[in-house]
Amino acid sequence: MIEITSLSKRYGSFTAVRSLDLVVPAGELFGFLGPNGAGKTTTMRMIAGILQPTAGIIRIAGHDLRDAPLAAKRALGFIPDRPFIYEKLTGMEFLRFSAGLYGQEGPEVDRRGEELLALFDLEPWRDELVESYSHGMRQKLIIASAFVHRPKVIVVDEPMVGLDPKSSKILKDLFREYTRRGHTVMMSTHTLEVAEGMCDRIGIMQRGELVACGTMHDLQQASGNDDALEDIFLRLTGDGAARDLMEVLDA
Ligand SMILES: Nc1ncnc2c1ncn2[C@@H]1O[C@H](COP(=O)(O)OP(=O)(O)OP(=O)(O)O)[C@@H](O)[C@H]1O
Repeated sequence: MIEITSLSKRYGSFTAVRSLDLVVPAGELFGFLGPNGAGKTTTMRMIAGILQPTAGIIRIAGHDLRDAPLAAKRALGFIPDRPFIYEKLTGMEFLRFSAGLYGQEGPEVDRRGEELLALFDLEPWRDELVESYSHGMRQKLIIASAFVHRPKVIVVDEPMVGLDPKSSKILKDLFREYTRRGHTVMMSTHTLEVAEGMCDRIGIMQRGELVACGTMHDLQQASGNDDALEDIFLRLTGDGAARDLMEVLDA
């Protein structure tokens, strides 16, 4: 479970996230949407504990990130949009390293590492240096590394980018199975079909605020008709771009 209360982030005089309240319960796959610059990554980096909030409270699996940062971070797997990865480790070494950051090591970690590498078809590459991996293979290794310490909560920024269709299907199934077991996934995406097809609830950020939040059915009811998510999203976040473009072209 993720509990966010009155969370704000200012960069100088600019407010990137404004007094955000949000609860993502155990067992839920939550889709976090919003146009470029809406504040999604800023929010997720604060949840992951790598960016200090200006104000507000974040609890992960019941642990307050400020008062009990180690317990909160231990409960969390974070998959950033631009991950750092050690080039000079092999795939398996990177997974062992990631588990080690959470104080885990030994045969159990190796067994889970092997399972995760197999799941993403990386087994033949387990002993190859990461520097020889393709973009998609790195992405898959990063995803595997977020699961290796068995977190209760996964926060993932744009997970599908760069994955081939088979790998994105595996990832979708993994998230579904993971939430079915009572864990929590918060996932940002620009792919509205992914959000509509996969997520239990969807939140839409706009200029640092949550302008809509609920099931697809809730969002449709709030919008007053059976619109697709794309129509709801564009209405909430401003759909004047095409009109503006026509004006530019006419000019
Ligand atoms: N370090 C920083 N210093 C100043 N402003 C920042 C910083 N990081 C982000 N911002 C600003 O905060 C706002 C929110 O950015 P953020 O990266 O959270 O958006 P996002 O919703 O993840 O966007 P995208 O979909 O493009 O990834 C943007 O206006 C961005 O320019």
